[in-house]
Amino acid sequence: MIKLRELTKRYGDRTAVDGLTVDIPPGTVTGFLGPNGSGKSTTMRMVLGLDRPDTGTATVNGRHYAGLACPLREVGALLDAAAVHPGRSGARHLLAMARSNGLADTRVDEVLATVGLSDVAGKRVGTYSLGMRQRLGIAGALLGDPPVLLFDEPVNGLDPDGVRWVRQLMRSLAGEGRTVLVSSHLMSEMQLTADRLVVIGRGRLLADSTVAEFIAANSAAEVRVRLPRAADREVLAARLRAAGALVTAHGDELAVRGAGVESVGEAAHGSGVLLHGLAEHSASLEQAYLELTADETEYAGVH
Ligand SMILES: Nc1ncnc2c1ncn2[C@@H]1O[C@H](COP(=O)(O)OP(=O)(O)OP(=O)(O)O)[C@@H](O)[C@H]1O
Repeated sequence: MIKLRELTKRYGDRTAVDGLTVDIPPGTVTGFLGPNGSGKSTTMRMVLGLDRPDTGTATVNGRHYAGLACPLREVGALLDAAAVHPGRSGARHLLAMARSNGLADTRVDEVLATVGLSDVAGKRVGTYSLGMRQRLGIAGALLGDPPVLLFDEPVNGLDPDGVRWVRQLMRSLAGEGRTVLVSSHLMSEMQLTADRLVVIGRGRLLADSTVAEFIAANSAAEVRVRLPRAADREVLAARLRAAGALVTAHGDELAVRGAGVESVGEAAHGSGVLLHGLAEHSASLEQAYLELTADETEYAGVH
């Protein structure tokens, strides 16, 4: 369990994390989302004792990072996969980590096998691809077999096979009862990987819920109706608008908000129009996320 209480961090006059209070429970994958610069990495760094909060607390299993007797056994993290000496082999890098944390040397071969790097363990990290470095970073996080794991953008640079592998790893780590907090900008991937979401914007908590609750709360449900005849589309759209619905046209389809599938079907029947399709359309996590964070981005694009 990770507990944040009124966690706040300022850099000069910029507040990177602003009174964040949230629990990250065990046995689940929690997706940590937010626009660029919203404070995700700073939050993770404070959990790991790499940054000191100005006010508030971050604890891992009830204790501050600095108070953990053997930190790698309590919490593992992948923050920056590039932060490895390029002249060392993957195996030596992990061995140094294991020895300085009082962990058995045998863990090195175990985690190398887990992440699929056994064959290249003796090669210099400087020769590794981005994806191999990500795997090595994940191996480092797993080294102490910790109950709490933090991953900052773990699928960065991975090919689709690697992305799927990370997804399965996260799910199985949570399935073993561990606390898994993972940040990502890949919404479709988060929708597949995470059980819960913590969303922040400008350092503040915007949402803390299950993925399904988040989508339901942050996107309007839509009904899509397909009508092959343009005249029919106009008739139905006018009737639905008169009843207060919001209707937009996309090719031969109408997208209807503010009316359920039953009432759209009844309106179509009442208007005598020909339908080729009528369905409820649930929003994706990406749509819901974009709606929630529209006002929170530091560097919004011009549309
Ligand atoms: N060491 C630092 N010194 C000054 N400002 C910093 C420092 N670290 C972070 N910041 C600022 O704090 C804010 C939060 O940054 P942070 O890296 O935590 O965001 P993030 O959500 O992880 O972003 P991204 O998705 O781009 O990785 C940003 O405005 C950033 O510029």
